[in-house]
Amino acid sequence: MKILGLTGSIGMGKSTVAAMFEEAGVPVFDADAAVHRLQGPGGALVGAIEAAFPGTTGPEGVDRARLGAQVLGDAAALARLEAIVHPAVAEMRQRFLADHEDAPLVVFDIPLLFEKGGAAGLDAVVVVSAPPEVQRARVLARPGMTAEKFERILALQMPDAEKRARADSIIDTGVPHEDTRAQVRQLVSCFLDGKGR
Ligand SMILES: CC(C)(COP(=O)(O)OP(=O)(O)OC[C@H]1O[C@@H](n2cnc3c(N)ncnc32)[C@H](O)[C@@H]1O)[C@@H](O)C(=O)NCCC(=O)NCCS
Ligand SMILES: Nc1ncnc2c1ncn2[C@@H]1O[C@H](COP(=O)(O)OP(=O)(O)OP(=O)(O)O)[C@@H](O)[C@H]1O
Repeated sequence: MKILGLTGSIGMGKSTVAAMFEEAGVPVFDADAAVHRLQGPGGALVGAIEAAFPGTTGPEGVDRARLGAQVLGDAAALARLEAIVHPAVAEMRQRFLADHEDAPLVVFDIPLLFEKGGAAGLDAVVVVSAPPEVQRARVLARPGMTAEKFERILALQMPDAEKRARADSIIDTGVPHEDTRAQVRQLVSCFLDGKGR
């Protein structure tokens, strides 16, 4: 089995491209969705997060806005949260691999792959990318987003140029959907033919 890591900065089209891999028959592990489940109502991490960050959970599980306000500007607090979250995500990833042991190719969709050193064990890393003005327009069009919030999130992420430089493959999302889909299909057949790394 080959494992592709899929990553990219905010608004670059990672979720859209992940769906295109699924359409092409490639199982996708969505790290963000795994975190949401673990933190959601009845989620396995709610108790541990309440113990470490009192007042940040309730009947709906973790209140991410509250938890985010406590940890996103505080490196030590974020590290404590990651120590709770990351091992649980790793376990879900192992379960995903076991569930798809016969698949020739799978994708790990990992938003902070480079930032958090998630490249170990991957056969290749695919970065989704679009011109900065396209990224900005997409993100600012989202409800509740402001220019200030966008800048703050960008500052937490590795610059797109650096991600591109480290990528094994780049998928361009600054083009019509059909063109991006064709790039995904080509990458999949390349890896299935064994010509990919
Ligand atoms: C802090 C939390 C509660 C904030 O949730 P919320 O829904 O409000 O925001 P969201 O998840 O969209 O994150 C907003 C931005 O914060 C940054 N961010 C989030 N987690 C991290 C992190 N561990 N390190 C650095 N930046 C981070 C990202 O750049 C992201 O774009 C949530 O992100 C969380 O539980 N993070 C810890 C788990 C984690 O490491 N997840 C990321 C990889 S699996
Ligand atoms: N060729 C393309 N490929 C991918 N997305 C495109 C393309 N053209 C336009 N878009 C649009 O750009 C947006 C990208 O959003 P998407 O949620 O996929 O990004 P993301 O990188 O997962 O975002 P985030 O990291 O902020 O969650 C979507 O609205 C999508 O329709």
